[in-house]
Amino acid sequence: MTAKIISGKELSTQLRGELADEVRELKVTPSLAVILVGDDPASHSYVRGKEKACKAAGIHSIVKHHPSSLREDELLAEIDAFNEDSSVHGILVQLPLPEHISENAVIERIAVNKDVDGFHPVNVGRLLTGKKAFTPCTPLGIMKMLEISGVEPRGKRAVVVGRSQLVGRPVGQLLLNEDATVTYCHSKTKDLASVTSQADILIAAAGRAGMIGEAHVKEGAAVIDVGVNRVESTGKLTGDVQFEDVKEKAGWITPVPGGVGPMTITMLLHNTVEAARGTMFDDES
Ligand SMILES: Nc1nc2c(c(=O)[nH]1)N[C@@H](CN(C=O)c1ccc(C(=O)N[C@@H](CCC(=O)O)C(=O)O)cc1)CN2
Repeated sequence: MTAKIISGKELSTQLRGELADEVRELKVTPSLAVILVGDDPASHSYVRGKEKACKAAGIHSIVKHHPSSLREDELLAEIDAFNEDSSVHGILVQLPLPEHISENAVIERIAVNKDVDGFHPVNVGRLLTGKKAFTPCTPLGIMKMLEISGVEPRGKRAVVVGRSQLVGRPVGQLLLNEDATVTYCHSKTKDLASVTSQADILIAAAGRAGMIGEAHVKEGAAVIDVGVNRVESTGKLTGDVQFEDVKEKAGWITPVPGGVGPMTITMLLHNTVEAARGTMFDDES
């Protein structure tokens, strides 16, 4: 079997076009504040990508760039100001942050209704309890890719490799919310291949280049590669999945680059439009 390739790049072009149409229909111009601390080249590139995508969709973006010497209290004060500013609908602090700043303190400071990253504990808790919530962008993008490909999670066995707050845990929760039977694997999992090879849906989100080979994959499975690993010698980007081998066995597969990555930014636009609508928590119960 040769897998169908799920292109996040192509899907993003379509979805971003649809989002731009939605933005034109809104009474307000959605506005996103992005805070970037430090000089990590990858973070700079992602923030540039977010700015560009916002502009193309008709979303206003404000980017605040600070040196890595920024103090935590200064960052929290800036978040407070954006929380108070009613013209700003979404707030995002690019991760990772320098070590002297507590990511938890920063995430918890963002107003729940402006938390377009979906990292605030209230949004995490709402997701856990099956309520409407801002949902982290990469997991949301993964679910969209499965949906568009006709891969229905209900009753399927899903295995998530990786347990990060950004991707592994929330994507497992979303799959569970869609009635999949979910197993998490991580660095302490024994005989990884014996678990992953049972998966109808396999999410590789461990951040280890090429760790998922053909032996880890069930024939016909949907394999979603979240890995963004830079090969030092070539500077090229590679995923957690050995694409060329696995694509001969899987039913569906996402490439790196051009797979999950672009969907992360697309779902940020989606969440920002939701924030501008201001209706996320209307069904409060
Ligand atoms: N506050 C946040 N910080 C981080 C998040 C996040 O969702 N919110 N996710 C990642 C980084 N990220 C977005 O911020 C991101 C990662 C990758 C891509 C992407 O499009 N990748 C391309 C390749 C780009 C390249 O060549 O480097 C691809 O996979 O095709 C977009 C956004 C951590 N931080």
